[in-house]
Amino acid sequence: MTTELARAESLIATIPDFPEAGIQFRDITPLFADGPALRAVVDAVTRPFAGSFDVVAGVEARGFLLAGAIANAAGVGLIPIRKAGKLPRPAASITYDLEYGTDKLEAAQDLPAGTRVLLVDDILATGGTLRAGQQLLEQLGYTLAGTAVLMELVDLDGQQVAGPVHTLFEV
Ligand SMILES: O=P(O)(O)OC[C@H]1O[C@H](OP(=O)(O)OP(=O)(O)O)[C@H](O)[C@@H]1O
Ligand SMILES: Nc1ncnc2[nH]cnc12
Repeated sequence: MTTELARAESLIATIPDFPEAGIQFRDITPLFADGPALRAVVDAVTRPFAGSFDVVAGVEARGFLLAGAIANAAGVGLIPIRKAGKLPRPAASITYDLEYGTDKLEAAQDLPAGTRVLLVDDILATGGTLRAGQQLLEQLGYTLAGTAVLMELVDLDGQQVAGPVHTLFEV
């Protein structure tokens, strides 16, 4: 790992008992606030998929931050995968389990079937969110170019649910 990536990793804070007792919350906001760290992680998340995707999809809300930065750096567009009830024209939806609770994701159909999509999010925990995102993209007829995150919580074994997921940092 480069020095810049190691520094970026060191900026992720661990907050005990948020949003509920027993959860060690990994807070990426200090990393996103740091320009060189953000650039380093955007480059490293994208590198294995260079040239193999037409568009980036990000999962609301934290996934939007990474997806927007990657899309801009790669010069491609962005598909927002949103929590239920936010999109005026949802074309696909799916309910899924989280490390804490359940949620529902939706996406619009703004691109043709067969479009190659790189799916990104900040954290891989149980894998439920990214699996749901993959299934949503499949419902829309898109081709999954790959799935990538900043950080994987390895004890939760999300790779079994949503793998293979390219991850920069493991904890
Ligand atoms: O692998 P999983 O167990 O599914 O968990 C990972 C998901 O949990 C968090 O999102 P959250 O739903 O808390 O929403 P947020 O991005 O709006 O904070 C995180 O940003 C991932 O999307
Ligand atoms: N422990 C955790 N920290 C931050 N985001 C998460 N999403 C799911 N689990 C999480």
